[in-house]
Amino acid sequence: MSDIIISVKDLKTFFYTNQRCNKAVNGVSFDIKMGKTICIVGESGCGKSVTATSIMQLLPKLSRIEEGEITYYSDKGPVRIDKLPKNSQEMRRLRGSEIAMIFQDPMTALNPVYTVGYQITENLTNHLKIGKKEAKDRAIELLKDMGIPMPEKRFGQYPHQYSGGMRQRAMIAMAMSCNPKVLIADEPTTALDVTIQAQIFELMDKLKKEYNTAIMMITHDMGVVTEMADEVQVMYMGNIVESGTAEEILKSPAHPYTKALLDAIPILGRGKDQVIEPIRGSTPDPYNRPKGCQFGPRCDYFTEECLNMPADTHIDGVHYTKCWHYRKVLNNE
Ligand SMILES: Nc1ncnc2c1ncn2[C@@H]1O[C@H](COP(=O)(O)OP(=O)(O)OP(=O)(O)O)[C@@H](O)[C@H]1O
Repeated sequence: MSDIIISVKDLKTFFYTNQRCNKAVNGVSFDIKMGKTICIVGESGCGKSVTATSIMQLLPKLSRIEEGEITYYSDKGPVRIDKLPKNSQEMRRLRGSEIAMIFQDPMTALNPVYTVGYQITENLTNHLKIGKKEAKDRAIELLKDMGIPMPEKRFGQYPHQYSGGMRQRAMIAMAMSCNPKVLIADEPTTALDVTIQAQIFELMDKLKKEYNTAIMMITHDMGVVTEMADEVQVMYMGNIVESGTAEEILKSPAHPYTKALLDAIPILGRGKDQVIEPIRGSTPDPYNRPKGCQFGPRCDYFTEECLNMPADTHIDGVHYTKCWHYRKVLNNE
């Protein structure tokens, strides 16, 4: 049996505002696998969140899935998520119990006027056929599993009585309450300090190992990729420009953008002489895109050839890139 739980094929999700079209996600394909973490990495505005909200059918107003397929492989057979109306019973069931999402701001998921315990038990009784008492016991167990001290006391507290890191854990507890097969995490630790961030990563790693949960992690930070990823998709202006295993991407980046992202952070093992360089320029206006390779205007390898969009090139294993000059990039020329 295949370990693929969600397959995204040539997804195009566009925004329509003021009679203009923003091709926020413009032909993205990848697979999310059981027991693995796939990281989608790229700068702000590249389309990471829109990819995630397309999968969840939680797209903002004025946007829609224009083309492509999102298939969820449920126990009962494949489900075409892109064909399900966002408020359909089936989509709501999938969202709560099989595919869960956590956000940078836990208050997106937690309601300030109810206790954390109430919210988790509601989620449990709504999605699983269990009674109130069993749901309460399970909620306390979940809070405990997420490393929240004094879970019985915390159960009766409101989100504002939790610290930032604890709120993040409570949100993960809620997301994990129905044992989802897939956890989509959109920058879940950006607002937290590094110690808490490390604890949350450890927790997510535990979920992956113990429950075989598939994790899709969205981040702008290559440091997070080095910590968490089994597989990586590097995204720029709505496209995947490079993909591969974490080892392939981190050790042998083949796209100048990946290389630039890596050069912008200190990486353990890359030597103390590593020069940290921010990526020059900024992402182009989505309504006024450059011709050909979208990274062209910011790229040190730019030539005339780059005015044509490069094809997806296979490098090795599952490593692919879209760059005319990938050999030079690989050889660090
Ligand atoms: N609600 C919205 N209305 C209009 N355009 C939007 C909306 N949300 C996102 N977009 C546009 O879609 C594109 C992709 O945005 P998206 O939020 O997916 O990027 P991102 O990579 O997740 O960045 P960030 O980390 O800042 O959230 C951007 O051009 C953005 O301006």
